[in-house]
Amino acid sequence: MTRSYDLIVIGAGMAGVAAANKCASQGWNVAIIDALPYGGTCALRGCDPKKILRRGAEIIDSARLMRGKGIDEGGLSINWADLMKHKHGFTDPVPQNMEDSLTGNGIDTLHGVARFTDEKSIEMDGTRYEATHFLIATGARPRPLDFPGHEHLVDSTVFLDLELLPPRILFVGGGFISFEFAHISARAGSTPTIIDRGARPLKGFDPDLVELLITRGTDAGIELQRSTTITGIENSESGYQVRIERSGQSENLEFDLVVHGAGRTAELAGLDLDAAGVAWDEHGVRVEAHLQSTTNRAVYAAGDSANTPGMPLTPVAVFEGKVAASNMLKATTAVPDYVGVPTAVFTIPELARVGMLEEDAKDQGIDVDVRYSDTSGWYSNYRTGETTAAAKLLIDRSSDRVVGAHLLGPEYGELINFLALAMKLDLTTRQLKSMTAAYPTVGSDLGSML
Ligand SMILES: Cc1cc2nc3c(=O)[nH]c(=O)nc-3n(C[C@H](O)[C@H](O)[C@H](O)COP(=O)(O)OP(=O)(O)OC[C@H]3O[C@@H](n4cnc5c(N)ncnc54)[C@H](O)[C@@H]3O)c2cc1C
Ligand SMILES: NC(=O)c1ccc[n+]([C@@H]2O[C@H](COP(=O)([O-])OP(=O)(O)OC[C@H]3O[C@@H](n4cnc5c(N)ncnc54)[C@H](O)[C@@H]3O)[C@@H](O)[C@H]2O)c1
Repeated sequence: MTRSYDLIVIGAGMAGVAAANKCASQGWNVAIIDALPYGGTCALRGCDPKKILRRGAEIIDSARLMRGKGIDEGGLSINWADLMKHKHGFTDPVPQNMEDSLTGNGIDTLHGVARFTDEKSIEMDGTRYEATHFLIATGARPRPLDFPGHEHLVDSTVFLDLELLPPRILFVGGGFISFEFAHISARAGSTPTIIDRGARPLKGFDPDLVELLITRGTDAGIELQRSTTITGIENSESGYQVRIERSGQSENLEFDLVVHGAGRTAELAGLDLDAAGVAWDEHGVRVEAHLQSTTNRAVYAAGDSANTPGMPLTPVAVFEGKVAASNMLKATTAVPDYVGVPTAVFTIPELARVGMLEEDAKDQGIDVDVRYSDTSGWYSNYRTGETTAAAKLLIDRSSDRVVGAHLLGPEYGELINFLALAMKLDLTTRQLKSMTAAYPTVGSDLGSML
């Protein structure tokens, strides 16, 4: 039996669902497939559950910052099992709600692993499906590691579902996942260690602010080892024995849990893209700027599984999914606009960025005015007792426009959105400063940062 559609979307995460809904709303006959319960990484195994767990950590940290300032935090602690229940209260209903919403929009929701059989058809559980268009929106998975004992690592999905948080946790890799999880674990009573092979963790963020964050993390009980190579992991009765090498010296460390935070790669295994003549590499499906496969005109890709200039982030997956849908519907070649996409690492406090790093602006020959403020003593941070906060804004002197903004501080993951908007709308700092913010809010600090 063969079933035919205008569009088959593979992957019911952010990118896939955005595209499926848009095409169905224009009258297309659409099917969407997922191998796992509907919802994708962000809602079920990423952004949303992570930030629910972080809420517990924020409360502990906020109380500690107010020690001796009117808050007696003695006895305050995270009950991990209850916090997990709180997380499940959000995540558990997602798959059914999402599927109901898709079917309500007239979309066929299918379950299983999709595999291409030729340029315009796939096979799933013995049924053949053909379509005039396909969207590959299959997301990403942890990058395979090759040191002996790598199989002992658990991934971010397992960490976000732990029934108990063990005392000694190693996070392999010094990126988003390790920093965010280490900041949660430290406030939940564990002793986290992050090992990064490079000298500069969180490489995509401003190095001066990253160093401040690392010091703040050390004070919270997080150990960071840089320029360190893991040469092997073994399981023993007392825990995981991790062999490391740094500056030619070897050492053995012992942990109760070892977590993968060493990068992610496009999830394309099992799709048999070669059967469909779809070119791909570890960064994803090779696409033109308008998200159509470079080698199979029936296929588009969006989100983490597409090799695009966009970062592997939820908002990027959503707008790429919409742009791909629009191009499929209208046979156009519109290109996603990646200007002014902000990103935040949800450590405590959070680290945020939009636009260029200082080094990139200088490499590009832009005459930048670097406006750096240590905001730790400012009213907003005094109020909460936060000791570590700073802003670095990069302004193009010739145009008076923000070309990069880097923030570290409580609620700065919200503040970065103003700067992202300024970049998107091409506002001058003069225009931005003309905004009146409610007072006292973190937003009202922006004028002084500028
Ligand atoms: C721990 C963690 C925390 C994160 N936190 C943030 C954050 O705070 N903010 C942010 O912006 N981003 C965050 N991200 C990144 C964000 O989650 C992703 O960029 C986003 O979810 C990508 O969406 P997507 O639609 O491309 O893929 P996904 O949401 O991953 O969806 C892909 C879907 O495809 C399915 N699939 C794969 N292969 C097949 C197949 N062959 N057949 C059928 N189905 C298949 C999968 O089961 C999956 O459901 C985080 C990621 C992780 C791992
Ligand atoms: N807040 C957010 O938006 C958020 C949160 C989590 C994840 N994400 C997304 O998920 C992606 C993956 O996150 P991630 O933290 O796994 O990767 P990452 O790319 O942020 O960081 C990986 C780090 O691991 C290091 N590394 C790689 N191999 C190593 C090894 N063998 N030993 C030691 N260190 C090693 C790298 O040098 C790098 O510093 C991110 O790029 C991000 O786009 C976003």
